[in-house]
Amino acid sequence: MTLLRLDGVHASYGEAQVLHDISISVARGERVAILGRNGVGKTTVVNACLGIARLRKGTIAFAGQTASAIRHFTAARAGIAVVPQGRRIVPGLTVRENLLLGAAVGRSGRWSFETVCELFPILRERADTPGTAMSGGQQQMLAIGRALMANPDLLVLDEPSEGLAPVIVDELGETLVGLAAGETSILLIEQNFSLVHRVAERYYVMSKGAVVEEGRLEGLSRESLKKHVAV
Ligand SMILES: Nc1ncnc2c1ncn2[C@@H]1O[C@H](COP(=O)(O)OP(=O)(O)OP(=O)(O)O)[C@@H](O)[C@H]1O
Repeated sequence: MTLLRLDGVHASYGEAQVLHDISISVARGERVAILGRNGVGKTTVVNACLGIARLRKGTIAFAGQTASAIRHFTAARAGIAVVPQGRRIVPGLTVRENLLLGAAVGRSGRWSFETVCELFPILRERADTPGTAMSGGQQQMLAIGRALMANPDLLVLDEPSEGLAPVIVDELGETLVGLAAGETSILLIEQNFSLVHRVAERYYVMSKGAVVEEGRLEGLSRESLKKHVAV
């Protein structure tokens, strides 16, 4: 069953149109990647879903609701949680407090402080230290844990591998595959081919605000991507 569907989406910031006729879907429990170089509009796909970029044409539907009903402040309540680029750990708050922010939306499900700490034990060990005092990899776990605390149906990750050592990226890949096995759909925005390869079942490649290639991961080679993505 389709969870998220964008059909013929044109989206803009003010007068500047960024997305041109984008059609993308994510099924329940599916792991989908959006690839493409810097500035091609990957984050804007998410921003269009959240009502941050303006939908000029086309439709966006999530779990049977049209996008006009989903706005930034209600997306988490509708079941979309975003792990933003750069992680955005809130300075001055402890690890525990950062996690609890994610739960503020009030959706129930399998994720709580306890279950998130079972997934990422370091978050329990560091629960009372400032979130921003942790390493990059640990902050990424915190950002993912915070998003899970909202018990989302769709977890969107915007360049989660940025700044992480390859071994940490491999661990992250395993975690994300495990989450989808638990029925959380994954939309992974990435330039790191090896993470995409490990996690995604289907992919879309974007260039200049449009989808220029799509398919199943088995059909995606490093060579075919070189012209669109940093590998
Ligand atoms: N809030 C905004 N207001 C105006 N223009 C924006 C805004 N956010 C992004 N843009 C512009 O939209 C275009 C697409 O940006 P977007 O962030 O979606 O790309 P991206 O593929 O996610 O790249 P990156 O990996 O660098 O984040 C860029 O030209 C960018 O400058």
